[in-house]
Amino acid sequence: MENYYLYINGEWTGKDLETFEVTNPATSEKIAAVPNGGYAEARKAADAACEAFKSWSDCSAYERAELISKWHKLIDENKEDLARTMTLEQGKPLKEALGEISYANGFVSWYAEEAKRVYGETIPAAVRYKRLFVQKQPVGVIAAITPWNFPAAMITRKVAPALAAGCTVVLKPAEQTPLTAIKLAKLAEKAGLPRGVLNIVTGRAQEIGDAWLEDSRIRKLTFTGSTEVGKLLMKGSAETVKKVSLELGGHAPVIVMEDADLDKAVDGVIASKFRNAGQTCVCSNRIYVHEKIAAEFTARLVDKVKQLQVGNGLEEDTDIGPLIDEAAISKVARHIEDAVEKGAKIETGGEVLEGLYYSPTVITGVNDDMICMNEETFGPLTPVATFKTEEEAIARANDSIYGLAAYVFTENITRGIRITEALEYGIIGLNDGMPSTPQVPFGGFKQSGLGREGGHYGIEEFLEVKYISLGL
Ligand SMILES: NC(=O)C1=CN([C@@H]2O[C@H](COP(=O)(O)OP(=O)(O)OC[C@H]3O[C@@H](n4cnc5c(N)ncnc54)[C@H](OP(=O)(O)O)[C@@H]3O)[C@@H](O)[C@H]2O)C=CC1
Ligand SMILES: O=C(O)CCCC(=O)O
Repeated sequence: MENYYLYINGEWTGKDLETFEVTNPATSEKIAAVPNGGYAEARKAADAACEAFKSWSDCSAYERAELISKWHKLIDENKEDLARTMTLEQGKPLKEALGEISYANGFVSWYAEEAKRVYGETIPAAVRYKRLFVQKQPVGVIAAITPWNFPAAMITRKVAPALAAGCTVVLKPAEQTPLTAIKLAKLAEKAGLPRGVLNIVTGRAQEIGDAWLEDSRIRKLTFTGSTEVGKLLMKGSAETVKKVSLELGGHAPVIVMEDADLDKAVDGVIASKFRNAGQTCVCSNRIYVHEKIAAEFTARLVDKVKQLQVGNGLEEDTDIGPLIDEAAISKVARHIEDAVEKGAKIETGGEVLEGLYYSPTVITGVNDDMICMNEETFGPLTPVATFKTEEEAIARANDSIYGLAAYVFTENITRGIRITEALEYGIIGLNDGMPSTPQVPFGGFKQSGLGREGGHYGIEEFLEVKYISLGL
C-alpha cells in the first residue's frame, strides 16, 4: 500500500496523526490510510500559504505559466496511474477516469496560458490632469473544498486558475477520494511549485473548514459539493467577508421536442444521465418528452439502457460502476419506491445489486409530485414524463430551486434558441448531452451556486480589480 500524507509548506507531514481509511466502492476493500488532520493542520497550511503568497504573487505571469505547464506535462505522463487511482477510490469506469484526467488537465493547460492574459485597462478621465488605470491583482490565499465525484477535475478547475492568477491555495479533498488529490500534489511538487503555494489537508471536514472560514488571511473560498454544505460555508464566510464561489446541486431537465432526432436525443440522455453512474451535478435528472414521440423515445432509450454493463470500473467493458456509498444507494431506492407508490412504471432496472451497485433504471408514468422530479437523485435513475406544449415544458423545467444544467433536443434551431433563452440555467446542452469542456464557463443560476469556473471567466474569480487615479 502506498503512503499518503498531508502536504503542507512543501513537506509531507501528518505521519503521527490518526488515520482514516479509503475504500474501493467496487469491492469495499481498504486501499489506503490517510492522516486525519484537523484544525491545527489547517492553520499550518494557511500559515504556509500566506508566507508563500508574498513571492508567488510577485512572480511574473510567465514564470507561473511555465511551472503550471510543467505540472500539465507531468499529469499527462502519469495519466494511467492517476486514472487507476481514481477508479479504485471513486469507482467510475477506467475509461471515464482517463477522460476525467484529460478534462482535468485541460484546465491546467488552459490556465497556464490564461495567466499571460490578465489584462488591465485605461479609462478616459473627465479632466486633462488625470490618468485612470485599472489593474488586476491576485485575491490572496484561497481555500478550496472539493467533492468525491470528480476527484481530479474539481481540483484543477479551482487550483489551476488560482495559481495562474498568483494566489496560493489550501485544499481539502473529499474524505472518500483523497488519493487522486495527493497524487496531483506530488506532481505539482515534482514540477517545481514552490513550497507553500499548494497545500493539501485531509481529515475532519468541519474543523478544517472552520479554521479556514475564521481566518481573515484567507480571502476566498471556492467549493463544489452539496447545496446544504455550500450554504453553511457561505454563512461562515460572511464573518470575514470572503469572496465565495459555489458550485452546488443541480436537477437538470431534458426537453425532447416532437421534432427531435430521436437517436441523438437518446444518446444525449444516456451520455448525460449515466456519466459517473449518475453522480454528476449536471446529470440529467428528469426527462420531459413530447407526448407524440414518448412511446418511440422510451422504447429506444430502454433498449440502449439495457445494454449498459454494470461492474467494477477496472473491467474493460464496464459502463456503470458502483455508487459511492450505502447512502447513495438508499437515496436512489427511495426515489424509485416513491415514484412507484405514486404510479410510475419501471421499464428497466429498479434493482439494488450486490455491493454498491444499482441497475440503470428507466421509469415512465411520472408526475411532478414524485421526489425524483423535485430533488437531485445522484444515481442511475431516468424518470420520463410527457408534455403537450413547448410553454408547458419550459415552465416545468424552470420550476426548481436549482439552475445548473439543462438539455434541449430539437431539429428546429429557431425553436431550440427560443427554449434555450427561456431556460433559467447556467449551462445548456442544445442537442448535446456533454457540454462540459475546460474553455467555457461552468456554473449555475439560483441555488446551484455563485460564480463561474472554466474559460476566461474562471480566472476572474481569483482576481481583485484595482483602480489607480494618477494626478499629473
Ligand atoms: N455539486 C456537486 O458536484 C456535488 C453534489 N453533491 C450532492 O451532495 C450530496 C451529498 O454528498 P457529500 O459528499 O456529502 O457532499 P458534501 O457537500 O458533504 O461534501 C463536499 C465537500 O465538502 C466537505 N464538507 C462537508 N461538510 C463540511 C463542513 N461543515 N465544512 C467544510 N467542509 C465540509 C466534504 O468533506 P468530507 O468529504 O470530508 O465530508 C467534501 O470535501 C450528494 O448526494 C449530491 O446530491 C455531492 C458531491 C458533489
Ligand atoms: O460538479 C460536478 O458534478 C462535476 C462537474 C462535472 C463537469 O464538469 O461536467
